[in-house]
This record gives sequence, C-alpha cells and structure tokens, in this order.
Amino acid sequence: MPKVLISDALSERAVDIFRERGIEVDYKPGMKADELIAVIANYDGLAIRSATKVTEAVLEQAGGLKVIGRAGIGVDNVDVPAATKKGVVVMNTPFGNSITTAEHAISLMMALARQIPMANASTHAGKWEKNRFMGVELFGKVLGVIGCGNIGAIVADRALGLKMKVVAFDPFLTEDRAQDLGVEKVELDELLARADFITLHTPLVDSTRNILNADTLAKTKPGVRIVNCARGGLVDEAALKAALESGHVAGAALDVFEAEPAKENALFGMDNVVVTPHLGASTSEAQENVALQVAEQMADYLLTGAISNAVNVPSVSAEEAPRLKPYMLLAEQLGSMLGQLTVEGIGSVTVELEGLAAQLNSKPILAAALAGLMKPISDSVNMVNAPTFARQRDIAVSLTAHDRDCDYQTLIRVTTTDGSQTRTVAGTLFGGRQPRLVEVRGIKMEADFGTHMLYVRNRDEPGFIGKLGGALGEAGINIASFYLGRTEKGGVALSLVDVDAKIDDAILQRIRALPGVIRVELLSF
Ligand SMILES: NC(=O)c1ccc[n+]([C@@H]2O[C@H](COP(=O)([O-])OP(=O)(O)OC[C@H]3O[C@@H](n4cnc5c(N)ncnc54)[C@H](O)[C@@H]3O)[C@@H](O)[C@H]2O)c1
Ligand SMILES: O=C(O)[C@H](O)COP(=O)(O)O
Repeated sequence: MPKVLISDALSERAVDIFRERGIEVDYKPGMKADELIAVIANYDGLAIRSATKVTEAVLEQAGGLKVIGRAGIGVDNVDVPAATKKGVVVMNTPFGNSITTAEHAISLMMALARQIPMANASTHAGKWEKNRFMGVELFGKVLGVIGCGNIGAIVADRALGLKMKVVAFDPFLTEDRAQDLGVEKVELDELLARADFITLHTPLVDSTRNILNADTLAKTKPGVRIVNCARGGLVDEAALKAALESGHVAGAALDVFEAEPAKENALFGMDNVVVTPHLGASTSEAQENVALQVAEQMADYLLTGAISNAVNVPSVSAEEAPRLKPYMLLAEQLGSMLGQLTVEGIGSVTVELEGLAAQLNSKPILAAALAGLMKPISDSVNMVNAPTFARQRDIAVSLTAHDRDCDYQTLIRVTTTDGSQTRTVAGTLFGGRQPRLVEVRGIKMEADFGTHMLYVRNRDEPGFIGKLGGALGEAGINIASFYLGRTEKGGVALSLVDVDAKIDDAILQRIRALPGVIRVELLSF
C-alpha cells in the first residue's frame, strides 16, 4: 500500500481522500526540515503547501519517493531539477486557488486605496481620526497587471468590473487574448508610466526577479500604489522602502516577502504599507479545492500511473494511463535491449511509432524508451528523469509518429547510434497487451522478452544451432524458447534463446568460442 506524508496544513479532506483511495497517510503539518529529512525515506508521496522546503538535502534521503504534490500553484519551494534528477514527479494544482488569490489582490488594492487597515487600527484605539484617512477612488484609474496568466486575468476582469482601465505586461499574452480579456497589452515601460495601481502576478523566475527595482520604480507614475500577491522577490524590498519614504510610491500592499515566514521586515511598521502573511490562497473554498485536487492527482499517479498537472513530466490522463501502460512497457524493453547491447556512448536515439501507437500520447512512450535505454548505466533512471539524463549526456533524441501503412496493428521502433554502429529493434503488442519483439537489426523475428536471454549473432552456417544447444545442454541450462532469424541464406543469423537460469561467465565464454560466432551477450528484461 503506498504511503503519503502531508507536511503542511492542508485541508483534512486530503487525508480522507487518500484513505478512501486505499493510501496510508500521515498528517504532520508544520514539520521541520530535519524531521522531514529523517522520515522522508518511508514515503511514496509528499503533499505540501508553500511552507515545506523540498531541498536537494531532503530529496537525497527520499529513496522511495515517487511524487510531490503541491496543494497550490507556486513550486518555487521545491527543488524541481533535483526532484527530476531523482525521478520524482512534481505536480501542482494550477487553478484551485486562482479566484481566491485574485480576490485577495483586489482586497489589498482596496485596502490600500482607502487605508482600511490603518483606519481600522486607529478607530479600534478610540481615536476617531476622520480627517487623517483621505483615500483615492478606483473608478477610472489605470491598473497595470504584470503577468496576465490565470490570476492576472481574473484580477483584470474584477478591475474592469470596478470600471478601472487595465493595461497588462506579459510577453506571452497574445493580442487576441488581451482583446478577449478587455485589457490593453503594453510594454513594461508603458505600464510603469501609465499605471495608478500596479499588481504583480508572475512566477518568480530569473526574468521576473526584482522586476520592480530602483530603476523600474523610478519610471512609475508619482503616487503609484503597488500590490504584490504573487511572490516575494518580484519587488526589491529595499528599493520599495526608499520609494515609499520619498513619497514617489504612495503605498504598497504585500502578501508575500523575500524571506518567509517574514517575522521581521524593513517595510513593517510603515504607515503606507499593508501586509498580510501569505494569505492569498487562504479561503476555505480554495483550500478545499487544492487539497482535494492534490490528493486525487497523487492517488491517481501512485495507483494507476496517471499524471496530471506535473511540472517536470508530460501528463498522462486517467483514461490514457491503462492504454499507455503496455506501450510504455514495450518501449522500455526495446530501449533496454539496445542499452544492453550498446558498448560505446550513445550518440542518438530515435523512437518511431506506427499503427495504433502513432495515435497515442507519444511523450510518455519516448520517456519510457529512454528510461529503458539508460537503465544499464544508472539504477535510478526512470521515465521522469530519463530525458534529463539523455540531455546531460548529449544524446540527440527524436520522435516520429508515422501516418503510413504498417505490417502490424501497432509498432514501436527504436534506433540508436553509438560510434560507427546503428542498431534498430522493433516490437508490437501481441493481443494488444503483451510486448513482443518483431525485428532486430533489420532481421525479422518474433520473440517474447525473457528474464534470462542469450543474444547470439553468428554466420549462417549449417550445424551452428546444434552446437549452441549442445553447449547449453552440457552446462545444464534448459532452453525455454528459441527464436531465430537471419539476414539471408548464408548471411548473418540471430538467435534469441530464453533460458531457465542465469548463464555464468564460463559458459558464455564457451559459447563465444563456437565457430561462426560474431557476438554473444546476456540480456535480461
Ligand atoms: N499569494 C498567494 O498565496 C498566491 C496564491 C496563488 C498563486 N500565487 C502566485 O501567483 C503567481 C501567478 O500565478 P498564476 O496562477 O496566475 O500563474 P500563471 O502561470 O497562470 O501566470 C503567470 C503569468 O506570468 C507571465 N510571465 C512569465 N514571465 C513573465 C515576465 N518576465 N514578465 C511578465 N509576465 C511574465 C506568464 O506568461 C503567465 O501568463 C505565481 O507565482 C503563484 O505562485 C500566490
Ligand atoms: O502558490 C500558491 O499557490 C500560493 O503561494 C499559496 O501558498 P500556500 O498554499 O502556502 O498558501
């Protein structure tokens, strides 16, 4: 039974779902880094929010971990490259808290416009400072949205409802989409010059880090108000403090900070700053959504192999997963055969799909072939990290789905080059499920993949098969199946011999010494 650890404060609906799906679950919110490192080896899945930091040190101890589920959007608290290297799927819930977070951004903008938190504190203190809190209207003002994806688009929609004018800077926003949203797509400098309010909704990546800094803040309209409900690190906090002190920026509302939890911050205590402790996603509705979604997604992956919303591996839907499984096994076994036969470093891999295989989601099939190919050089390779392994080793990878007549109902062909050698193997699914080899190095032959297989290439001469059978018999090795093929009469013959026990080195040497032998290897599937 798979086992999952929940190390952040998720809605307990997640616990119910894991249990209903037959998954053992430990609910331990607030777990410290060293506690996590100490126990992570016991789990197949880890469900988190933003508090748990899944560092390389955590992943190093995560021997059996298969999936990290982020109940929320940002995965910047997960070392995704390290997880990928380790073969761990990282998935998030990209939509479950978008509305809630957009509403928080709008709330912060309103709080800022009318100084509600400060007025609230003053009134509670019995001061009745009616003349101190003069606000500004939103009506007719320009809102600059930096990052107009899921949340930015919802914020824009709500702002339009408040009769604001919305301009958006997002390099990936198309003119058509901007038009549909009713926003004006502009460059960053124009947004900075025109916006009365700026709201940030990008991920924290290299291109967005400190996107509001001393230089860009200097380009903003005097009296601008800034809302950051996305990620600390998008706004240079020191530069913002200086701009607030000078009065160039009239106010800032921040839900996120460069360092979190933010118990201390240079912006705390400033009159024109509204702060919340990373509450963007904190509504009961959003938390129920993301907890439910992440638990279902993780359970699907652990129980069926279906992958949704993964950030480091192609998706496989719940409907596709059972259909893809035999194809992925076939691709892995074909890749594995080539991996076991490769002597030098692999230069390139080509995966071709024909017949029914050509109509399927091809990326998981490619990833499975790569995983099989690289198994002989790494114990930890799987379909999650295989594409990275291939890239790191400068292996050129290509994938083609052919729309042409095929001798088989479905066919996967894998070709590798290493040094001067090109090797091709192809296979089909017998009865739609059972992987079967149908071609090796251009030689047609039908063979099942066995646990102990002898691969023998030899000159096609009379009497060879008898000698091979004799050598195995003398060694007490029983033959389960014998598959044969050849290029042409008197050309090169190929035997794949499925035997009942492992063949040791001494027997292998005896077979290699038989007259006419070109190559003999042991294969295992
Ligand atoms: N405060 C919270 O509690 C909270 C809650 C949810 C999400 N978030 C954060 O909000 C952010 C946005 O979430 P989303 O769901 O809208 O993501 P999204 O991926 O749907 O949208 C992000 C947008 O940013 C744009 N973008 C990327 N690089 C850019 C750049 N250099 N300049 C301008 N735009 C750029 C992308 O094109 C995309 O449209 C994420 O960082 C997420 O973690 C915070
Ligand atoms: O990226 C997100 O989804 C938000 O930052 C929410 O984070 P949280 O789950 O820790 O509230």
